[in-house]
Amino acid sequence: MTTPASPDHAEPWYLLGAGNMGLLAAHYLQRAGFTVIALRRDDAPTLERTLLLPSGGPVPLQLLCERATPAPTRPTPIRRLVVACKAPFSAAALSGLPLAADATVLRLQNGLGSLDGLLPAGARRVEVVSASAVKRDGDAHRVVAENDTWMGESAAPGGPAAAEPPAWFGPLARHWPKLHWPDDFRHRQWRKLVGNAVINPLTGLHDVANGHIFEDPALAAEAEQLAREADRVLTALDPTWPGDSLPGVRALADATAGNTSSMRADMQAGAVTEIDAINGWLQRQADVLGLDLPAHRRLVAAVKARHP
Ligand SMILES: NC(=O)C1=CN([C@@H]2O[C@H](COP(=O)(O)OP(=O)(O)OC[C@H]3O[C@@H](n4cnc5c(N)ncnc54)[C@H](OP(=O)(O)O)[C@@H]3O)[C@@H](O)[C@H]2O)C=CC1
Ligand SMILES: CC(C)(CO)C(=O)C(=O)O
Repeated sequence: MTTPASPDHAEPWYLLGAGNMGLLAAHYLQRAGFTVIALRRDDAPTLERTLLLPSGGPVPLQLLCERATPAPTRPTPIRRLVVACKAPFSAAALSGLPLAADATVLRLQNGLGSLDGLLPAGARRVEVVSASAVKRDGDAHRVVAENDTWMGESAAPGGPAAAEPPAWFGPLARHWPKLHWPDDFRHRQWRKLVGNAVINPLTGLHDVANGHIFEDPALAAEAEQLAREADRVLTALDPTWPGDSLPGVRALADATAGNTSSMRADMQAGAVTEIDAINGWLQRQADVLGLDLPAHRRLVAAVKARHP
């Protein structure tokens, strides 16, 4: 069932990255009555895909498409954009794209900072953290788990509380299961970041499933050091950070024990990884603070040595 159009629905959402997560977001946006237009690198007029939801049968998904053309050839600037390509492709994907000075951009990507310096100064950037999991299954995209998703705008540490949700959030949340706009968004985002910063590179480098980390004493010790270093940076950024990430990382590894992490999958495929947006973000914060993160530094170098 879709929601009838309202004035707020007149503005379409453009989608940059019509892959696993982008298509799931497109599906929820369409169900909420929004028009979604995929920005593609070819001239196909429409994109037809199938989503396999955990509950219910296959859902056919049809999106209008436009070529991601640079500013001079596009009549009107884009005012609403979902960015759901892998983090390292953000700059290439956004290059030359005409965004309105006050565009709203949903960043649906793991890690942090991948859109820094790429958006107009007046853009409203909404960060999306999702515990859902979607993977390619032949020609379809299988939603393995429809879990919580949090949206928010991270206020600077010590700064004002995060803003109220935009007008489109309410209608969307009625159609996007377990979608939240929490007050403590930044901490939620950081918890996911630390989980990814520990689990992803270790599982990628050792080519093991998530659950293996805490079954192997050497990997468990490395995980502990990585979590401790991450906590040191995050506490320096925000003294209200609880600073005890290891139990949460362990719970995430247990809850996803059989999973192949996204970084392991990328490394198996010989693809570029998201390490720069995950551990690299922590390292960049540490550099500014004058802290050293030897365990993260070693892992970033090791991942890049395998897949530069
Ligand atoms: N999958 C999941 O379960 C989850 C993923 N995430 C995060 O979501 C983000 C997306 O991941 P996921 O959906 O799995 O990735 P996918 O690889 O499935 O999708 C990424 C899409 O981006 C497209 N793309 C790449 N470059 C461009 C470009 N220049 N212009 C337009 N489109 C482009 C790719 O197109 P093409 O195929 O043509 O190359 C692809 O369709 C990542 O940051 C990931 O970490 C977060 C939570 C869960
Ligand atoms: C939570 C986790 C670690 C699940 O595999 C993930 O987000 C990823 O693989 O990128």
